[in-house]
Amino acid sequence: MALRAFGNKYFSSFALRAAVTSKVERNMSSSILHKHDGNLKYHTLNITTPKQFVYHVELNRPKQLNAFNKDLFVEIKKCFESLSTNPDCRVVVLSGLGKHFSAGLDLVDAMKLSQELGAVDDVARKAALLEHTIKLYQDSISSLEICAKPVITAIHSGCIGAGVNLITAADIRYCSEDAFFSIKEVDIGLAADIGALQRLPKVVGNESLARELAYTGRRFGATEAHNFGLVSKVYPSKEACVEGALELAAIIAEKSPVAVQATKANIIYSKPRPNQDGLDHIRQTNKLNLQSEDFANAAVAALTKEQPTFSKL
Ligand SMILES: CC/C=C\C=C\CC(=O)SCCNC(=O)CCNC(=O)[C@H](O)C(C)(C)COP(=O)(O)OP(=O)(O)OC[C@H]1O[C@@H](n2cnc3c(N)ncnc32)[C@H](O)[C@@H]1OP(=O)(O)O
Repeated sequence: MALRAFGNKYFSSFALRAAVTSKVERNMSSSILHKHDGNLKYHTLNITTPKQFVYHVELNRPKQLNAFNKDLFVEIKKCFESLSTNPDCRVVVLSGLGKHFSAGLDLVDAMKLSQELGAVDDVARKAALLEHTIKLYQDSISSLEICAKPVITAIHSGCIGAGVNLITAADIRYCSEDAFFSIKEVDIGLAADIGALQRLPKVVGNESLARELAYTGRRFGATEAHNFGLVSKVYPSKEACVEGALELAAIIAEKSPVAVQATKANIIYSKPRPNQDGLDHIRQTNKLNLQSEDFANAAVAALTKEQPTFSKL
């Protein structure tokens, strides 16, 4: 009781009221700032907003089994860079339209690249073209990790090659019972080069298994993926999986965006570093964020058992 009275008194200070009053104005200006997002057009992605602050991005090349051509790589990067700063987006769900989540690299498109290379005589210029292309594809996959908002993937049926690279850059992975996975690069004479070799061992915490899967391209199913921690939940169908992902997204979207984004940034920063570096990083972040209206709003809501609401970020 005493704590609650203290909380109410402390957090209903002038500073808090001023912060909350200015909330409406900031919401207006941030949506004006991001009007340009509506102008972005995608043809390899389908983007909807099924719940407040939740964006649903679907790989949209169903006839090509959502295979990754250059356009898909380019649009994924553009989309996640845009969502990262879009204040109407707090969480992203990523799934695939059609029969499979993704068949990996579009082998027809890859042939076109081979033809382009064939037209260049000089080895240094061929290398420059490949350097540019691989970097673009790497940056596309990394855009999920760099995105300030959590990304939840809902995977069904085939998730092959580039598809595995993509999902390991996401925050959370759910799949349906029919899902199957393969780090297939070795079967097309390639070392995986867009993130799976870097991220998969860390995601699953099992170097031996990650190496086995990367050296063999062995196909594995939903149960095995769940058992070794690649996915955290398995659903009976694709529909249930996407719905589960959207429900989770809605729960996260109700939280303080300041808190959620700082959490993602700190988890990513801390992963390759000693604990003390991660603690130093979050201390720098929270010495700002503890002064945010979100902390005050959430603390008052916790004390009064009300549902807090937060302004856009
Ligand atoms: C710089 C490099 C950057 C990234 C590199 C990434 C590397 C990779 O992604 S490696 C993996 C490449 N992908 C594959 O090897 C997938 C091969 N395909 C399959 O294993 C299967 O097709 C399947 C995805 C499991 C789907 O099986 P199913 O449902 O039985 O369909 P299919 O009859 O096999 O295929 C239907 C149709 O689609 C064509 N197709 C399949 N995969 C691809 C692909 N990756 N690219 C282009 N086209 C693909 C397949 O040939 C069939 O075509 P038809 O004309 O209907 O015969």
